[in-house]
Amino acid sequence: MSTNTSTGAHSRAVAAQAIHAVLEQGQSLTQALTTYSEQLSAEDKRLAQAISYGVMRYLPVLTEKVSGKLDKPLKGKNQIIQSLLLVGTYQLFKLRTKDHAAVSATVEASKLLKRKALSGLVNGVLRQVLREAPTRNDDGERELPSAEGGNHPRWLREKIRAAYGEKAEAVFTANDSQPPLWLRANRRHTNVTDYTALLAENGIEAVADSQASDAIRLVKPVPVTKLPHFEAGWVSVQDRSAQLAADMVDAQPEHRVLDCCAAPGGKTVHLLERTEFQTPLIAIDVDEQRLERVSENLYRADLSCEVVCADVLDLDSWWDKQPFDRILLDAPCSATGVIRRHPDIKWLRRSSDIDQLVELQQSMLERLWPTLKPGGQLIYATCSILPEENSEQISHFLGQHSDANLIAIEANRPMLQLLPGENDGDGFFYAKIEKLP
Ligand SMILES: C[S@@+](CC[C@H](N)C(=O)[O-])C[C@H]1O[C@@H](n2cnc3c(N)ncnc32)[C@H](O)[C@@H]1O
Repeated sequence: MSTNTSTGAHSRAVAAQAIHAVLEQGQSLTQALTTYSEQLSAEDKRLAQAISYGVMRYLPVLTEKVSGKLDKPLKGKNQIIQSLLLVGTYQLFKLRTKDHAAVSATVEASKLLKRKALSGLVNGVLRQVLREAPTRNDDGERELPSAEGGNHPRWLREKIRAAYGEKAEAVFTANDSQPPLWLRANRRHTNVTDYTALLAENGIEAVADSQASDAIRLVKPVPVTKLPHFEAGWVSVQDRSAQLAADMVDAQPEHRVLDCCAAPGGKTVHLLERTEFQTPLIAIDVDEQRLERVSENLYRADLSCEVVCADVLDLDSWWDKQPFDRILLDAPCSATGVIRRHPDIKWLRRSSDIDQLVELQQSMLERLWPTLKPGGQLIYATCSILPEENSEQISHFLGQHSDANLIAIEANRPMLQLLPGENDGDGFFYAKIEKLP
């Protein structure tokens, strides 16, 4: 879409298209934004992204506000206007754009979406939203009340409440908030202390994490192009909770290491940055397209390993019968720990997906166990916060394998379940299982 007439209308039209693709076609928001924002300027892209992520965070309350003002639901080709109204309503609450400019950019967007006949409706609904809206606070935003039942689908809300009781509210709040930007310092070029100082010299305020040994949090996010030596691989973007994987694996140069379910390669590259392996690390994933990202990430960091496209369950297709000292199984999961980064997950996942994921994770654990050397360690990780994928999965596995021994991660936490927002990180789970000789 051309940006020649840009008044922000193009960003709003793209945001509406992306939201429509998530809600009506089940696409991920990242994928939809990539498709629709190809021709936007970098600035318009950022705006489309900020708006569409915001709409995904607050979908129920925005839907309540919009639907109450329509005589009848918008159907068929006009459904895209429902998404545009969500965009318009979100910006009136959460963006600092002047109200009249925001309304007129959204009306303009309805024309770009070839729904000129509905531009009057868009104008009317947004003006009504505005009349009922509270005044802006000191930050220039308007308070968005919680929808009845909050901003999560019911099944997920109930699962989180059942698992975490009174801590559940903090999880919901963290999921609704914008996450910080975390960097991982590449030990081959720098370290946390030196790079934090380098950032300060460049006017970027940052703090080191107390636990994840290579993690740096930016006090305010900046585009990666502003980060010193980013292109040369001095740092990568990766949440601090995900960075703990390399600490858990604790690989030594002589170890034969399997990074299982490796794409897009964040943890693969981290493992390679820290250790020069005598035998190449093997990174496996079933998704060929996602594996291209592994290769890109390796290239930027100027590192290499054996990248294999295979279904991990099909051992005969990839395993040469040489056992591993370390296996990192970063299993496919509900991703319920990273909702603050991918709020579309809330609307894409179904309750029924969870049972299927639990089954797949269990099969992966079972298939991989014989490939681990006696005395070796398997690190099971997910970015889920649901016990059935995590502690219950591991307890079940331990119950089935007398040669499996859980190594406690911390004195009082045999398995590590991090909740979103804990230490400013994503929700993540780790368990370390040793194979008894
Ligand atoms: C949580 S992501 C991995 C993230 C990655 N470890 C990182 O740090 O960048 C899970 C991955 O599992 C892969 N996957 C799912 N089923 C698989 C299978 N049967 N065999 C191999 N990989 C699989 C997916 O393609 C996806 O890339």
